[in-house]
Amino acid sequence: MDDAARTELASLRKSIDNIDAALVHLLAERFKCTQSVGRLKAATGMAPSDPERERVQIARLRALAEEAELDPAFAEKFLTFIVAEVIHHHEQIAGQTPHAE
Ligand SMILES: C=C(O[C@@H]1C=C(C(=O)O)C=C[C@H]1O)C(=O)O
Repeated sequence: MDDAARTELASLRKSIDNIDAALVHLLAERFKCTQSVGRLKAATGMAPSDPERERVQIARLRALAEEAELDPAFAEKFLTFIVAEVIHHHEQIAGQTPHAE
């Protein structure tokens, strides 16, 4: 690898590191919100998952991905992965919370 390529690789990796840091911060904020949703659902006796909400989110994210030239199938897979973790958290919260009814 020549010097120019080495410099370009280092610069691209710096941007990748910044983007990865932003993703971690965004995910942390998202999980703070979903934890609050989980507590609200558990306290009011709502089900941990909401398939209709997920359907709307997937359709929206797929459209946004297409606009942004990101593979929509990847966007859906990514959201589905995150939502599965959120639902798992909600089930745990529900198991520890007495229902308000
Ligand atoms: C956060 C919620 O709970 C679940 C998790 C979702 C998410 O992570 O976006 C969406 C729907 C629900 O299955 C919600 O109902 O809004």
